[in-house]
Amino acid sequence: MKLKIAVPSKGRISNPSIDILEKAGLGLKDNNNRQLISKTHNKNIDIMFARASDIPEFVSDGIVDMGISGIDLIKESESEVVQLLDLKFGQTKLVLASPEDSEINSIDDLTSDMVIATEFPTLTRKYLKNHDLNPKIVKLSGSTEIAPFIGVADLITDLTSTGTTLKMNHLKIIDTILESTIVLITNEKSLENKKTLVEAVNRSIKGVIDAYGKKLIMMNVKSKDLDEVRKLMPAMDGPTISEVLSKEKTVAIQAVIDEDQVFELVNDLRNAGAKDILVVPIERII
Ligand SMILES: Nc1ncnc2c1ncn2[C@@H]1O[C@H](COP(=O)(O)OP(=O)(O)OP(=O)(O)O)[C@@H](O)[C@H]1O
Ligand SMILES: O=P(O)(O)OC[C@H]1O[C@H](OP(=O)(O)OP(=O)(O)O)[C@H](O)[C@@H]1O
Ligand SMILES: [Mg+2]
Repeated sequence: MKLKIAVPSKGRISNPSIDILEKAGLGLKDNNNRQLISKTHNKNIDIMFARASDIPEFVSDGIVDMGISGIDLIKESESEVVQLLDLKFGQTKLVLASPEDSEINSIDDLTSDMVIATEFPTLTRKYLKNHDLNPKIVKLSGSTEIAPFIGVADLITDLTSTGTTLKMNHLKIIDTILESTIVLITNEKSLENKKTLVEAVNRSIKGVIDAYGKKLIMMNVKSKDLDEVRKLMPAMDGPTISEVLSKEKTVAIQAVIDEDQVFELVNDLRNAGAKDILVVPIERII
């Protein structure tokens, strides 16, 4: 039985999604121009390209078994999906914002005769309903930030990550409605009927995420310097120590370390007598 994974065809999350799949051993095969359906390096797994906003529904309807999309798009479409894994990119939040010079500074300043522009009408309506508000909502499909200045709306809800777009458009954040990130999803049926494959994909992709920010460090150390070198090694995994066939008693050490420790550690290790130090990227940790 084949497994289909839906992957965003364009937009900001398309390339990072394909990149993760490649690192997980599920790179595209025989597909240079991104046909709608592509084979992968595993003969039982195909990729289907679709818009990020359509993927939650494709997964919940069982058109595909798994997919990559944002929590914002899943919640907005009210799709019934099973979230497997946070893919640790596309971090953003959906916020309520008003013009910098307006007197609307908190949710308490909102009234039901105000107009709100958004790409996320469902999430926005739900949020407002929780605050006993029922303003008019205008659905836009992009560039929402301009709405207050062209007279389309009093306020907006939109995604923000760096805050640059809000600032450029002289808008201030009033409240956060939702925090979002990109996730790997599946549906109950595929989880049941294609359990082994779904779990294998999940595990492989988790391995890629777990390897983020990690490096493999390898070095040779004369036995006389071993104690000194060992003291410097972080306590996390290992280190693995094996014997090197050489005239003077020498061992090879390898360990997984955090990327931000590399610079300092390499210098300290050299001073402690380590030689032939290699720092190697890690694709997956399973
Ligand atoms: N500024 C942002 N920073 C981080 N993630 C974002 C940002 N804007 C949107 N996202 C996330 O990216 C996903 C949207 O994917 P989409 O395919 O719509 O990308 P896009 O680049 O916005 O494309 P489009 O040009 O169609 O708007 C959503 O899940 C959303 O949460
Ligand atoms: O806080 P920032 O880092 O400035 O990012 C926020 C912007 O990013 C998204 O827009 P996108 O680039 O997807 O364009 P769109 O509005 O046309 O979807 C979002 O809709 C904001 O406009
Ligand atoms: Mg967008």
